Amino acid sequence: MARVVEASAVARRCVADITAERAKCSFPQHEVTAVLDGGEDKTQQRRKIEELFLSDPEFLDAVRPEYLSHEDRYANELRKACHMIGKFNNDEEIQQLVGQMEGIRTLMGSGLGVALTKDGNPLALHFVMFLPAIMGQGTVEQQGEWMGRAWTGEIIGTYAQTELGHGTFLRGLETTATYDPASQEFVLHSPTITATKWWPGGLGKTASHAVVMAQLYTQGQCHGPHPFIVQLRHQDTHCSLPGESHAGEIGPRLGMNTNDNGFLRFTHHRIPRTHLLMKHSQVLEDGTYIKPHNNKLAYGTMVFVRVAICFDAYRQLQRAVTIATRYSAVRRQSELVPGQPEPQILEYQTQQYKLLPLIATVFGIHFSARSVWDTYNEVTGSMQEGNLDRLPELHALSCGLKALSSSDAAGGVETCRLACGGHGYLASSNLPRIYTTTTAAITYEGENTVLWLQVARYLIKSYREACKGHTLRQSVSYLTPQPASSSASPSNLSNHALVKAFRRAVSHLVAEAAARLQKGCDAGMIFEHAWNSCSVQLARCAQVHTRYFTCEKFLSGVERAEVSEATRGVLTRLCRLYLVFHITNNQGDFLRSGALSPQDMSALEGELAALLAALRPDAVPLVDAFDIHDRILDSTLGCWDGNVYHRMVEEAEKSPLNQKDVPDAYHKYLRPLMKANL
Ligand SMILES: CCCCCCCC/C=C\CCCCCCCCCCCCCC(=O)SCCNC(=O)CCNC(=O)[C@H](O)C(C)(C)COP(=O)(O)OP(=O)(O)OC[C@H]1O[C@@H](n2cnc3c(N)ncnc32)[C@H](O)[C@@H]1OP(=O)(O)O
Ligand SMILES: Cc1cc2nc3c(=O)[nH]c(=O)nc-3n(C[C@H](O)[C@H](O)[C@H](O)COP(=O)(O)OP(=O)(O)OC[C@H]3O[C@@H](n4cnc5c(N)ncnc54)[C@H](O)[C@@H]3O)c2cc1C
Repeated sequence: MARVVEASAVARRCVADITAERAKCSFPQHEVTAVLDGGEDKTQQRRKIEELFLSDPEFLDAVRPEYLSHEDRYANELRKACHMIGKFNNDEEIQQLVGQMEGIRTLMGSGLGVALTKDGNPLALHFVMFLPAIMGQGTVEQQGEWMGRAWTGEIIGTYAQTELGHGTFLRGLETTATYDPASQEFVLHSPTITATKWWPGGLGKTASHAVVMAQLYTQGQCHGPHPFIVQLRHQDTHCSLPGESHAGEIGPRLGMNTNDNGFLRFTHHRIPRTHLLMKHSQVLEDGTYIKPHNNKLAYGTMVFVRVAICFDAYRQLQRAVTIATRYSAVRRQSELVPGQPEPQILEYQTQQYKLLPLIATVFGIHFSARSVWDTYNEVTGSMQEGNLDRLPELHALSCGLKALSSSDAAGGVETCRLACGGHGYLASSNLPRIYTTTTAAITYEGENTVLWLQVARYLIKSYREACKGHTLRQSVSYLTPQPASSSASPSNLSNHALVKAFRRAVSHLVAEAAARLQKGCDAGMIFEHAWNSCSVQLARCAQVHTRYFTCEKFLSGVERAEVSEATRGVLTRLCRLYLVFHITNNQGDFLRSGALSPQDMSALEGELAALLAALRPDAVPLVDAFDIHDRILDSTLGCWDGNVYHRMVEEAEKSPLNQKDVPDAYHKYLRPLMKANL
């Protein structure tokens, strides 16, 4: 009895701590929620959808996925993913709320979708890549043939590009698709073991079809990687098609273990000519090849997914920082002043330094991902009318923001885990799963270093254009030839001045890299070797340029937001923290270019401390404004009510090992050892 009283006293204290945090809120939270959702009506709509799904008992898990076998985990997540589609297809209210076609994809990729299927959704690739590939790469007739069946789930697809031997280097793919005019078929073949497709999500056991990227051969000539629709499994039995193609699952991964990532080999597998997705390039019946306007159009699906990944990174970081911030308000540890009660760990400045910049990062990714999404729609819209001028800019923007948001989010989630001390290492905190999911995005859809170098390529090209006096595209228009170094101008440290300092720092970095590159070439190196010899510096240029982009979008997003002065106040403080945090962390870039002086840096470091203190009271209210349902957080440490310790103990009691006092393994293994010498 005494223990129960003591336990509920602890619960009361935790609840009181978090309640007191909420009383400190300096802004109307619903306004911040609406900014993030895109309007108050969208907030209401999202909440309604969440209610409709979360109240459905089919989405409950009988036990934590960690306790299930590999096969049972897959089956459980597949069950929920299929139920999600079934519910969408059969419920008009949900369809109206989510929005017909785009809806199910957005639903699958939303915080809700990600939370319902916990460790990877076996149908994710179907919605995120297979359908967009048909839409973006197929002719109207091809869309007519496959889209309807794919939307309803009659066929399930994946995107099979990466091979055992090549992921990054697309031109190095080995799978061949050779046109046979006699039968009007393509023959797909994996000539070596390294040509085996390896990694595609859902390919293991779920997908009946795939968009396969293969080297197109016709009339004896290779035309590079092209997308083909390939049926992998029998429509009725779901068995692999005998002999010609062989698919399977690649085994356990660091995370996302219910995505059934798979392998696939072809042995002279025949498909009709019309299964080449022919929107951009065609093969006629006689084998004549019609070239696309731009041979990178075949890579279009990846551009879309890179933008989508930014939104996923934003959501994963939101979840992690909500968990860590709420926990930091409830957790008390050590003594700030000897003899005084243990403070909430959120009182420690170092803890604030871990968490508050991450809360700001959520907004930074949000505003910049929205901007890139708008650019994506504008550019793809004008591409429909044959204008491909802005494709390189879109490619650079999407590569840069995918790399920045995935690395910020993965690093941020790990910081949140560390911020929760030992308890952050528990599966029940949900931080390990959020981490393994988020860190995967650094690798997939273009490994980040490789993407940074794509951005650098665009920056150097643009810089060279600027040196010739040409006008540049908007996102790089600030790149101008720089004086070697000049002293900083008298300090104006307003937000706009800091964004301008970023521009100057990047211009300087790019100018230096371009000069070093040129020096290598002048010394007789071929361009590619000179490039490789500067590539650490080039990747750095890309990172700082993309950071500048997020700073600029964050600031303009806050200035444009239709909110009260109180909300603008807190958002402006967050934006300021984001700017000051990244500048003080990368002082060399600003000092070297003369964009800021050492005195400016001291002033900004002082301001950083003041910003942490000013934002500290709003920490819990800000993460509350992310408005993430407890079921979506799925964390013993991050629940709304702050009742952390009870939940942890309750979860531990559920461990299968705790269902018997003495486990069978004791009798089998431990007892013989312990009694061996008796
Ligand atoms: C308001 C809010 C609404 C938001 C709604 C959003 C929708 C959200 C919906 C759902 C959200 C769900 C989110 C869930 C996400 C997570 C789910 C899990 C998904 C997991 C998916 C993983 C899938 C994969 O990994 S698929 C495989 C991906 N593979 C790669 O990315 C390979 C990387 N390699 C490459 O891209 C290329 O090889 C390269 C770029 C490295 C080089 O290519 P190359 O060698 O062929 O190039 P070249 O050297 O010949 O030429 C370079 C030249 O080409 C230009 N280029 C290259 N690529 C492109 C391109 N894509 N587009 C345009 N131009 C391109 C390049 O710039 C060079 O140009 P130059 O002019 O400089 O020569
Ligand atoms: C969870 C997950 C899901 C995936 N899902 C899919 C899917 O659905 N469909 C699909 O087709 N693929 C998928 N992939 C594969 C993924 O797209 C590739 O792994 C990714 O593109 C990286 O390619 P790689 O594995 O060949 O790495 P590598 O290119 O071998 O990279 C290894 C190292 O070499 C470096 N490197 C390589 N090339 C260069 C270069 N040019 N310059 C400088 N450094 C370089 C990289 O930076 C990296 O450090 C998935 C991967 C993962 C992890």
